Order: sequence, then structure tokens, then C-alpha cells
Amino acid sequence: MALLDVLGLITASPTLLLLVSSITLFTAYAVVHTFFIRRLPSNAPPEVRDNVPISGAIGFWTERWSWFRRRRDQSKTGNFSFHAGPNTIVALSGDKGRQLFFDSKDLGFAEGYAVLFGQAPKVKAHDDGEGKDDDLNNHFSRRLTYLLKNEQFRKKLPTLISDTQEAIDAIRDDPTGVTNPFDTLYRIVFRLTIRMVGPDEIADDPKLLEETLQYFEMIDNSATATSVMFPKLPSPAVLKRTYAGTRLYFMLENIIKKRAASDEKHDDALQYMLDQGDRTYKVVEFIVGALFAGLLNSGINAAWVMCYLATSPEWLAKAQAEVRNTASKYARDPTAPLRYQLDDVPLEAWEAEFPVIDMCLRDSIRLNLLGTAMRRNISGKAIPTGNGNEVIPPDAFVTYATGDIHLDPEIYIDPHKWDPSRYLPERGEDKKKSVHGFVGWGVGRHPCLGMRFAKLEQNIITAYFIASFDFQLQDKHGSKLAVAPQIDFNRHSAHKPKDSLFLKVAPREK
Ligand code: HEM
Repeated sequence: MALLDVLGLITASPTLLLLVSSITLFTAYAVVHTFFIRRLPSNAPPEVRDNVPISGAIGFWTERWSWFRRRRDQSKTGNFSFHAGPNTIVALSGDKGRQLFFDSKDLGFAEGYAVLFGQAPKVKAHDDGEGKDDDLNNHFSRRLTYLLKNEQFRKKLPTLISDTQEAIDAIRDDPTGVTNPFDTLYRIVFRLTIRMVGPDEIADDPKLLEETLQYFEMIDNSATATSVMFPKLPSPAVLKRTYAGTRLYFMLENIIKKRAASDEKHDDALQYMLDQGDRTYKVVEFIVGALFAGLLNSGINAAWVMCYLATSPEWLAKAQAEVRNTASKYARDPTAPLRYQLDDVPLEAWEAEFPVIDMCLRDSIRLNLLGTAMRRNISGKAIPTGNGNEVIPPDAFVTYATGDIHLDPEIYIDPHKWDPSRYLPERGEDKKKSVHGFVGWGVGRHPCLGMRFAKLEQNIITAYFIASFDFQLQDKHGSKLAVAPQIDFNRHSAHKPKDSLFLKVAPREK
């Protein structure tokens, strides 16, 4: 058919004309976007070959770690470039890349996460203008630092312990004798986190706690690839996030109004923020931010540690001995059941006298801190990577996949296996590298602000659980598991296992 005939056919049918015009326009846009708008400077790390027009590299979303490793191994320097929608991203790897990533003051932390993690709900629209307003990052770190200080831990310890005991009693009283740790232990962590960073009204009320958790999970699930690449598109994920953020806003506003009307003064994080003059939207942003920073990692690891202990008689025996020894040092009644002896352990001992549980947590974090850490070049200049003339372009986002170090078989022997003995002085695998050989608690310019609290709650939950139960791991059919299942290393963050895991528990009386 001659070209003129084809043109004639198209122009004769309005539908066909519309279709062909749309395809032509889209193709033109894709060409301009790919070759002009998002063109990388020639000295940026090499662009990956699957950096498709418009959306960029799909592998970054679908199989993050496997994709990252393949692309890293194909690049001479180990660094490479790609796009996520309109965002240019440079991936760093290796010792030099890791050091630059974690130590450079030119790489902004919040600026990276704000766009590439894409979870924060926009609640400022509800602002009533009352109270003080200041820079978000500054505000967040200042409030969190105050709320996670020693005096707060000392004040809150009895409540953290009674919340934990209440949850352990509920597991003891459950007639099935089976518990899903990714549900029950995760919920303890959620409640303890709210105790430290939110209002008592939520921490004290199971219904409000449940509602808050649901809104948080809605916001967490909204970080889809589309919502990160095209945040202005009103996708279902973005709508859900907005809804959850709004509900949280009104829930807190209600609590604040009730407090004001009753002249009640509480001794909790919300009261502290109100006394500082914080606006409601700042309080919401703070609580959601603290939950993102703390809940997933702490909650998921608390559950995994128990699954790992259930399948490791050697480490369970060590942890039990540690709990017994520490409890007996402080117990006023050394003949009481172990779980009651723990009630007398002081804050200092909770923080310093559980090195075995600490090693168990450390290897769980190594396995569960998934995906990539995020940054953005905020210097306004190109940043040299230290490999010839290779640079991170101005404004580019920067990622580092934690698996690059945590799953490196040269450093961590048999890296996919949970094995706390790798941290014993004679092995010291996390000390093999001179720079940042373990990044599980953050390193360099952004060490974890919640580490002390996370370790404290981990020690409390693990010790009370071990003191209260004998337990074994089982799958959803009730079959005993001798080995904990493998984690999906391609996920973007710590997550609950796809196939639910359960602990069969038998209460201990001694
Ligand atoms: C097992 C539990 C936890 C783990 C494994 C963990 C891990 C980390 C890591 C790896 C970083 C650095 C991220 C990066 O460099 O991109 C970090 C930073 C941070 N963490 Fe944690 N974290 C935990 C619990 C918590 C808790 C409970 C809180 C607070 C409630 C918290 C608050 C923060 C904050 C605010 C930062 C950012 C620090 C900054 O801006 O410089 N974390 N954490």
C-alpha cells in the first residue's frame, strides 16, 4: 500500500487519526525527554542499558538488590546512573562509594528520602496557623533528640515494661498457644514507639492504637513506584496516603482540643510538643516521621530475632543464660519466676547487660536492612566520585544498596545465614573493613538517632519473651520449621514475610 493510501485511510477515520496522533506525540515526547531533558553529563557514571524512556530503570523497583548487583558488576567503577521518572539517580558502590555516600556533607539525607521514599503525607494544608513553624528536618531531629534522652527513658521505663508484660500476658492467655510475632511483637513495638513519640491517649486505647497503625500502614503502602516517579498524578496510592494523613491529622486535633478543653496536663511527647508551641500539622508530621524511622526496622527485627532464636538452640541457650544471669543480679526475690525477676532490672542494665541479644539483633539487622539508602547532591556542583573524572551531577539523587557491604561474602562469611557469632571478637567480621563495614545503625553523618531506644525495647521484649515461653517456629500449616526461611533480599525495606510465620509457645513457670 502506498504512503498516500495509508494517510488517506488514517484521515478518513477520526478514531484512527486520534490514535496515530497520540502515538506520534508520545514518541516525540519520549525522544525529547530521553535525549535532551534527562540527558546525563558525559562524566556521570555510565547509564544502565535498561534505562527506558519516561519511567527509567524498572529493575530498580522490581528486584532492587539483584538488579543493583548486576548493574554494579557491569560498570568499571562499580558506579552507574539511571532514572526513576524524571529523577536522575547515581548508584555508588564499593569502599570508596560507601565512604563518599555516608561521609559527604554535600549529600543531603532528608532531600534524598523525601523524593525517593515518597511516603510523607501532605498535612500542612490543614494548618490553622496557630503555634510556631520552622524547618522540618531541624524540627524533627530536635524533638526526637529531646524525647529519646536518658531522663525520658528513666521516666518511661516502668510503662514500657508494663506495656510489654500486658502483651506477653495476652499471648499466654491465647488458648491457641500460637502467635504470629510479626503481628504481636510488631504491635508491642508500635505501642512502645507511640509511648515515646506520641500521645498517651493513643498508647492507652487499643482502638485508637489500631486505627493509628492502620493509617500508618496505609501511608507506608503508598510508596509505590508510580507515586515516587509521578507524585503529582492522583494515583490510588497517593489518594490513600492523603486520606490516611488527613485522618491522623483530625485524630490528633481532636485529642489536642480535648486536652485544651479539660485543662488536662499530660507527661508525654504530645504535651512536650504542644508546650513548645508546635502546630498540629507539625505534630502529625513528627509522629509519622518517627514511626517511619523506628517502627518498621524495630518491629520487623523484634519478630525475626525470635524466629531465629526459635531455630538456633545454641543461641537460644546463650540468650536464656544471659537473661537469667542479669535478672538474678537485680531480683529482690531470686526465687520468683524469671519473668518477675526481670521487673527489678534497672535502666543501666537494660542498656548494657544484654550483649548476646545485641549480637542476635545485629545480624538480624544486617539481613533485614534492605534496599538502598538515599541522598541528593545539594551542593549545586558536580561531586567527584574519586574514579578518574567521574562525578555525581548537581541535584542528582544518590543511592547505596546496603547489600553491597552486608551481603559481601568476602566480609560476611555465608552472608545469607543468620549467625551472631560473626561478631565475636575472634571473627569480628563487621570490623574487617577500615571504613563502615557495618552500616546497620547508620554511619558517618547520619547515625541512627533512635538506636538507644531501639536496643532498649529490643532487650526488654526479647528478655520478657524468653523468660515467659519455650517456643518453636512453625509455618501456617502448623509444621515445625528447623530453619528460618530466607528473606526476600529484593524488597525495598524491612518487611513481614510473604508466608506467615508463627511461634508455638508453652508458658514457662520458672
Ligand atoms: C532496629 C531498629 C533500627 C534500625 C535498624 C535503624 C537503622 C537506621 C539507619 C541504617 C539509619 C541511617 C540511614 C541512612 O544513612 O540513610 C538510621 C537513621 C535514623 N534513625 Fe534509625 N533505626 C532503627 C530504629 C530507629 C528508631 C526506633 C528511631 C526513632 C524513633 C530511629 C530514628 C532514626 C532517625 C531520626 C535517623 C536519621 C538520622 C539523621 O537524620 O541523621 N531509628 N536508622
